[in-house]
Amino acid sequence: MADVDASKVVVDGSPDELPVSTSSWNPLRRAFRPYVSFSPSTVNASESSSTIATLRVIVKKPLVARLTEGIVETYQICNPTLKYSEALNPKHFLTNPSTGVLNDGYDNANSDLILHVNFELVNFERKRRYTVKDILGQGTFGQVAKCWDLETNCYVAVKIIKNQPAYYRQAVVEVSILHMLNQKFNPDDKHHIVRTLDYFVFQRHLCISFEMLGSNLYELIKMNHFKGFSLSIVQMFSKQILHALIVMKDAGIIHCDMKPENILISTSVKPTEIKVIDFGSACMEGRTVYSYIQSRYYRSPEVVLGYPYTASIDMWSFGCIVAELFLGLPLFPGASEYDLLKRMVQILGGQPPDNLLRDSKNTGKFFKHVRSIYHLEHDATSEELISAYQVLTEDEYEARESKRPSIGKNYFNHVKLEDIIANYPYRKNLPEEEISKESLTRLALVDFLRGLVEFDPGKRWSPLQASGHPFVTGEPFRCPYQPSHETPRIPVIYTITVDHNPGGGHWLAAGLSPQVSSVNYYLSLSSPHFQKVPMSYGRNYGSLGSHGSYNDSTGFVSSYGSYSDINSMHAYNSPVGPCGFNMHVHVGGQLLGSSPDARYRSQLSHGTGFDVSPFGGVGPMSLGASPSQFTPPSSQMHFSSASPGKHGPTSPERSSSRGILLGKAAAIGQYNKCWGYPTMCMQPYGSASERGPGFCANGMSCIHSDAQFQGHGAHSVISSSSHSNWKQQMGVGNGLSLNLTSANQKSYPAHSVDNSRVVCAHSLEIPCDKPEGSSSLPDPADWDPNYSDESLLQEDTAEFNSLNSEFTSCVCLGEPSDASTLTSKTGRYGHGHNQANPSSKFLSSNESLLFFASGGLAYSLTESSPSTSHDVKDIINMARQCIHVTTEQILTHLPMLCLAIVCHGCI
Ligand SMILES: Nc1ncnc2c1ncn2[C@@H]1O[C@H](COP(=O)(O)OP(=O)(O)OP(=O)(O)O)[C@@H](O)[C@H]1O
Repeated sequence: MADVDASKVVVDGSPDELPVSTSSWNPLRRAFRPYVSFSPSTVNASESSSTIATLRVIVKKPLVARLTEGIVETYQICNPTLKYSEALNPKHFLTNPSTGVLNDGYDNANSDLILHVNFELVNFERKRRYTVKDILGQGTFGQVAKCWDLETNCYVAVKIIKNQPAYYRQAVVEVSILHMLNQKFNPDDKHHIVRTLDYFVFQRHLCISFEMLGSNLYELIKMNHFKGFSLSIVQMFSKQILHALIVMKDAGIIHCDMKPENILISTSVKPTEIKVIDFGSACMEGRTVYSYIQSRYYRSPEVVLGYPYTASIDMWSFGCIVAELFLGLPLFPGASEYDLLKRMVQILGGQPPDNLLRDSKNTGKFFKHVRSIYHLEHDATSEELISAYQVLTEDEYEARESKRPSIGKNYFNHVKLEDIIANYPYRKNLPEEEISKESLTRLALVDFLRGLVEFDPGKRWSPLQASGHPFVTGEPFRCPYQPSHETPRIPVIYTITVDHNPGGGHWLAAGLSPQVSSVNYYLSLSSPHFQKVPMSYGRNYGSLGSHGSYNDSTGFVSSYGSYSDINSMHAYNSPVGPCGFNMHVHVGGQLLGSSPDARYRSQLSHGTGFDVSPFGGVGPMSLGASPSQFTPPSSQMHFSSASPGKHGPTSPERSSSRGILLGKAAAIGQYNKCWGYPTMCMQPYGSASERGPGFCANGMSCIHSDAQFQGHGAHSVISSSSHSNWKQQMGVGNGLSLNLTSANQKSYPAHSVDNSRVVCAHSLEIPCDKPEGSSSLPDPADWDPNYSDESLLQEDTAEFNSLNSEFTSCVCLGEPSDASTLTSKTGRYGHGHNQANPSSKFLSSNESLLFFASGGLAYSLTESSPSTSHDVKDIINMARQCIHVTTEQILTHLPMLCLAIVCHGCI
């Protein structure tokens, strides 16, 4: 903001009164005037009042602005022949490094588009130009640039995604999720979620334009010298974040990266508003894939422990954010996951419940057994269940993991949450009565936090429950808050599926034009990574016909079909546009045929092209294929193992062959998400015409349908929608009958830690002189907000490989589904791969799968555009681009590529 120099006033006089210089230099009359001094004491009253009436304030601009504004005009006055052109200026690079090494020199070595001031980003489809002015942030997925939108004459923030398939795909998911949130759930922009304005591909980079926002909450805390905000501000921000969380929960979206850095102040509105940004890690509830998510300080215990997670992980992060807003420091600044867990246990008292620990993948990394996990013991005095688990000591951890865990500093002078909050210093000079008032609000805050940073995700409050807390509503806090019971419901009411399938899918489905609903544009040729495929490929997904939408050969206008079954209406936006990405919005009911997590799908479906893809655009298609094959939503909570064929993936029989993993998988598919792979599941039950040519038409899936089901199940291991349900179902698959749901199981008090909730009687101590956290003010360099970045796109390898091997097995045309054969086949590609050694001859199974898939894609491209006369070399190159393999690897896997081509040719 320009500062006002109130001391510098001039008397507004008529120019005529000003002396005219008689020298050769003739200054501008209004710019230069003689100084007229005046002093109130030296002028009489009437003079003074008339003078004051003509006083005006000079707004002093920054010096640089004053010296340079209009300098071109000034120079041109000096030298009328001067022809200034901005284009001739040396480039002021904004991207670092700025050496172009990739993408014909457009990208640097990190696959970031090299930006400089006044660089133009262009949406050619909509003829919209954005002039880059500055860099706002650099993140995992690319850069965010401050741009001038030449159409609206406003600044916007454009996120320019790295030119790499994995990032690209994930960004597509981000666009689709934001689109859904904006359009369906937040059309009036009242729920504190950032708005997308445009998206397009420029120089092989997906660009997403957002409304321009201001500083993030971390920056605000930092500006405040890591001192917390007043409780009224914390309350205001909490309320707004909860708004966003309620909407996300309703939409079935898990943000997966809630942290102060991802909450920005909106500069355009008064009073101050905040908005949640960065849906780059978000996923659909019930279709979680990644196990390594959330930034460390805000990571929930179930994610650390590797337990199936739900939207309640965002509530944990939210609790951490609220505490940090008040304290100015992160509540759990764990330097490692071990440190993080230790801090949680110490600060909160207690530990995750045994049922969670029993079924988490990483429990053994952090906990040891101290008694039998199957013989539950009660504490003699408290009647509470005694936990069978105990956190490892640092030495024990080191012994197990062969490395000492990193342990961070302690910033608080107290250990327990109640004490940390109560003893946080009060603002100086606060009157006594204000202190006692605030102490009550602090009690409310502790109670609020207790409901959020609750170890048991089943007991953790939902956003709606939390929003009724007196801390948020401002009602007087009298006793621990008991939220009203929330009816368990289908987690995904509105659902999108994101199909990245060039063969059958299409770009951003009908209406996926952010906030330009009337302009139904699509991104033709907009996917640099997934090439355009003619509409005719849609026929591969025969059931689409049922929606009556894919028949539209012109395709560029949104057609809207609907499908209804007994209990629900599945509105279905048919995809339009020719390439790779569908968004299907299912309103009012669960998407039974939904495909798995989009990110997972995206890993595998690209270019599969031969319709055995368990992912490729099949979820919604399955709905159209044969409605009768779907469990009506009313049966959502139950698995009918009695109809294994109909409910294929849920069959315990199928799953048992895979052991516990699949047992869980089968069971937790309570919402039948596995039906997202209907090519296999449904094949035996629909006629060829019903299924359409894309459905098992090649027969290969029939041979290995069991394996397919298992593969789906394996995937679903991590798509549990609620751990309690998952628990319940687990017995189905593994033969254990562990009837321990979070609802009926108490949490266990940790050894020697008090797990009691705060009660009103809790007395607040008067602040100590030494502020909490002042013992050693944290160095922001200690912060590691981007902890999850490096691994954000890592899949849960166990599930991925399991699915992968199943998938690979399914493309073994005509071969028996003998497990050993399959193992040896997939095993071959599973060994020897070393990412650090690109010259490695072998591909990992993931890569070989992609390689295989890309072969199919390449072939379909060749077929679809014969005029471009691709030869085998092109195909190999295309396949190669898909996974960046070396020539040696290609040669090693050439037979596989050929097989892919043959497979595709068979369809
Ligand atoms: N709409 C916006 N307005 C202003 N600044 C923004 C906006 N969106 C993002 N930014 C800035 O860009 C940074 C990176 O954005 P974003 O978090 O979406 O990208 P990312 O690659 O996912 O980052 P990260 O790796 O930190 O998760 C943000 O921290 C913020 O400073």
